[in-house]
Amino acid sequence: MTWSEHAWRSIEPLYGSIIGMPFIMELQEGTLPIVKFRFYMAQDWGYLEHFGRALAVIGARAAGIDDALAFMRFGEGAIVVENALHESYFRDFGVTERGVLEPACHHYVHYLKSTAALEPVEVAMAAVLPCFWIYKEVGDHIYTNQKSGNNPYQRWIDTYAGEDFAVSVRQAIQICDSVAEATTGSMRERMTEAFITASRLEYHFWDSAYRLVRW
Ligand SMILES: Cc1ncc(C[n+]2csc(CCO)c2C)c(N)n1
Repeated sequence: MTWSEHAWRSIEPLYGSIIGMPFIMELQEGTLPIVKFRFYMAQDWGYLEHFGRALAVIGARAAGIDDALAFMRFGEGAIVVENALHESYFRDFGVTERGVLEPACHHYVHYLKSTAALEPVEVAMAAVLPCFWIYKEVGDHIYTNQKSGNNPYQRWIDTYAGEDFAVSVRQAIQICDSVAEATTGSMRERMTEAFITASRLEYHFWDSAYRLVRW
């Protein structure tokens, strides 16, 4: 079994909880209250900048030049491409401010930044993988199961269910598998721990948006 298969198995129950969350189910049906989506978008805007910085640090620390380049490109993508989506959504939904990082987002970005800077680079790569992979699975899940043809959140869904995004996700998984294969069993365990922690933080990011949790 590859490291990524093992890692995904270890979060399967959590992934099941994610697709059952009211935030995700209502996003799928287009019934998610706009105030909750606005909160999510504003937090995600802040998240993306920090996430992009964490990816760039991982790129700088990667041993192979191809992996370094891939992570630098992911970092650029997080800031440029996703920001464009957010800015147009902000216009459409009338949100003018990004605001402060609320607890769930704050915790998640600082976990990623400290892991990117201070943990072995393999562990850092594993910590950012749920961000790619869970979004891909959730995007595909919503796309396949949605009923209404008139969903105000369709662009969000299409972004993560699309083939362009799938290419990045496959690449991120493949890099993690190759660094996992080249390292020790105990490092692979640390990678899995980081993968699980970041997956939990993805859950809390949506959960806090649904409950509008502020400081
Ligand atoms: C909390 C949170 N987690 C993951 C993503 C998805 N995402 C953000 S950047 C990126 C990769 C580079 O484009 C991906 C997959 C998100 N938007 N917000």
